[in-house]
Amino acid sequence: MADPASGSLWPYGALLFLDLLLWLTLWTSLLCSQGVFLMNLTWLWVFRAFSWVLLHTVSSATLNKTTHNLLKPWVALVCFIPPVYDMVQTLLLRRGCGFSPVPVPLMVVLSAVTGTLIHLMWDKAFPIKKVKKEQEAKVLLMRVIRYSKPDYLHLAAAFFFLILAALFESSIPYYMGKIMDGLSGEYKHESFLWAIVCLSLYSFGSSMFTGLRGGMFMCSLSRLNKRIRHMLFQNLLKQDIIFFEENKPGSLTSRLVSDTDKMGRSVAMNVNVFLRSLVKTCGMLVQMLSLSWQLTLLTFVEMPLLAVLQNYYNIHYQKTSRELQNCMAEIEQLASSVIRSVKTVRSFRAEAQELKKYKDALDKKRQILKRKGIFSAIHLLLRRCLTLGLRVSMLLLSHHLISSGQLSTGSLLAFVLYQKDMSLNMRQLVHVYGDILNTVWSAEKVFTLLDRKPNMQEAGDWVPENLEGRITFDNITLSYPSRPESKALKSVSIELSPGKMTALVGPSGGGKSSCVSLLQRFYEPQQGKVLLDNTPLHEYQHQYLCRQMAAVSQNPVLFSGSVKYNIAYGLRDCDIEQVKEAAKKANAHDFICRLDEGYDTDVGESGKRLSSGQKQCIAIARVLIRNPKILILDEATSKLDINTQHAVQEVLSGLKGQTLLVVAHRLQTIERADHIIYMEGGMVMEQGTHEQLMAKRGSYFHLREKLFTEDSDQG
Ligand SMILES: Nc1ncnc2c1ncn2[C@@H]1O[C@H](COP(=O)(O)OP(=O)(O)OP(=O)(O)O)[C@@H](O)[C@H]1O
Repeated sequence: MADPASGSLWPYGALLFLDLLLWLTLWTSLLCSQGVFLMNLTWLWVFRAFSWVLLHTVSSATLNKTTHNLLKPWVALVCFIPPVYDMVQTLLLRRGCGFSPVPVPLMVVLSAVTGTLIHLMWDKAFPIKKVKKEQEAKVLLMRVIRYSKPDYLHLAAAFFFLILAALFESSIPYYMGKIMDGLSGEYKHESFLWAIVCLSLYSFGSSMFTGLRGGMFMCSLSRLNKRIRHMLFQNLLKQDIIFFEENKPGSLTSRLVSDTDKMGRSVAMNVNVFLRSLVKTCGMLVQMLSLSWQLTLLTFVEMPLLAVLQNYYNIHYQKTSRELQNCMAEIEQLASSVIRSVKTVRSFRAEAQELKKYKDALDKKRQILKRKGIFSAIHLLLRRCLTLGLRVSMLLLSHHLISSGQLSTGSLLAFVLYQKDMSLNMRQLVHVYGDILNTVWSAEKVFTLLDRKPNMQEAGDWVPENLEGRITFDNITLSYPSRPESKALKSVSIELSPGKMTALVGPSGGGKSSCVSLLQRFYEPQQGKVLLDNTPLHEYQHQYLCRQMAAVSQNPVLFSGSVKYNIAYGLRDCDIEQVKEAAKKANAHDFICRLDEGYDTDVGESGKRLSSGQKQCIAIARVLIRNPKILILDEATSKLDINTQHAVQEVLSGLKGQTLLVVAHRLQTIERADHIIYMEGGMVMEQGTHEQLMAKRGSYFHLREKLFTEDSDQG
């Protein structure tokens, strides 16, 4: 079967023909039963549901998947307009008509025409090209809706109020028409009063339900936002360090704040407006049809024509806007580059040349603006002419209907009010549908982040009772993901003995910090293993490892809060005495006492109110209070004066049973280390005690000599 997307309409025709056969069968059986069997609303629903299943099955069996998907909403429209129409008529006007007890042929044709027109208009507003993108957006939207599952009660209440509000609202013009009739025709006090009472009640009900609907939607929106942000932040915290290196903090926080917000809005706000407009449109359509089907048909001729016109205009508008943006960027860039390099321009006497370039760019912009203006004027003119033409036809038709007694003046007023609202609603429907699909793309960004699994091997659950603290780097090779071609560590094999102080030294870029990063499991080596007491690091439970191993870096991060809070960071039961003891060991107690509020002094954001050395002391106290089995100091005392460094080193080297790894540039601070490893170019060049390495007169000796000469020169 041909594809409507390619312009052929015959799948529509074939399915309509099949539907007509179904109606004919119904008419025949009603005729044959001679009034014994008559339809009511329930039977009409059953009949149309059966028709829908049949048409749907035939469509899916005979048409290709794209065409079938394209026709699905149309089939549903054609099948369900009749029972919906009759149901709303019964609810609003307390009388069923059109399709039951005996379906009127004209109504059947009209429902098929209306369904097809709505579908075609929809198709025009959202061309086939977008279908694939739309499908993906719909999948995303469904996922957002699934995340709203815990708010189903709130949402159900919101939808209930929404339907009530929309139905009440769509009844208001009807009663305004009734009031008008009461005023213009023969005055009937009772019916006039009744119309006023109904109008007031419907207005009051509509305002009340609108408020309730809005409140419920806002409530479910804030609950969804909270849930998504919590899940997202939880997953963010699980990610590996490479992820944070690849993604800028700004883009991650924007995901967390604005994208989650937009995503929530796509459901709560837009779906709210979309459904409200949809329900109102259906309600008003029924009212309009009951007032005058002829005028309704004329109204619906206008809409697809306007949609086609708008579509052409939008395509051109977007193209011109893009051109204009590029041109403006060019003008801006031209001016700023000349202003920035005005000395060069002047020295080459190029002012006239630059002025001409600027003038040409301005001319180009003027041309684009002129084109845009003309196009917009033509569009406006055509739109106005079209609307005017149809308005005139409508007035002529109204005159005919009123003079032939088929329509009252009040009904005409009600119809005009409906019509005005209807076009606004239709525009809103199209706009909001587009907006839902646009905002739902922010959900894609959020979901990508939510679904991301860290690239690191998952931590195991090994929690040994006793930990000796022996660390072995077994033939480690490491390349950073951002620079896979260069090796930061090349077949490194070293051992850190428990209860001993090991120092890593060597020139910049030698690979010292890379060893520390591997110990902290920030990265995974491509080759080899890091073992703790002969068990690979990743087999240990994450929390256990964090308790047993602590590190202080060159630029430690402090959090906004008191000194005490920062030292006891992450510990639950920790009293001030323990905090003070750790601060004393880290040589921080004296300066903390000199602060305005002592241990309660706020260190400011990222510890900005403290000097770099003070921050290092607090960071050292923060790890000492934990009494970890393995302590890593990566240039952790580099910002301290030499006396403080020695004092801290004294304390650290006195720690019993602790594996201590020190990374240092200043070789004086590590002379007392039990074992010194000299690294260069990602390889271990030498290792031994200070005396052994000095006696060897190799790289360590030369580096020490060099640094010593530099220090004396500076002195
Ligand atoms: N995050 C990273 N991404 C890519 N390459 C990195 C990264 N960190 C370090 N490197 C590279 O790995 C090599 C070893 O760096 P590392 O920081 O381990 O050296 P280092 O001996 O600690 O140097 P320094 O004494 O200057 O701190 C260097 O060539 C460096 O450029």
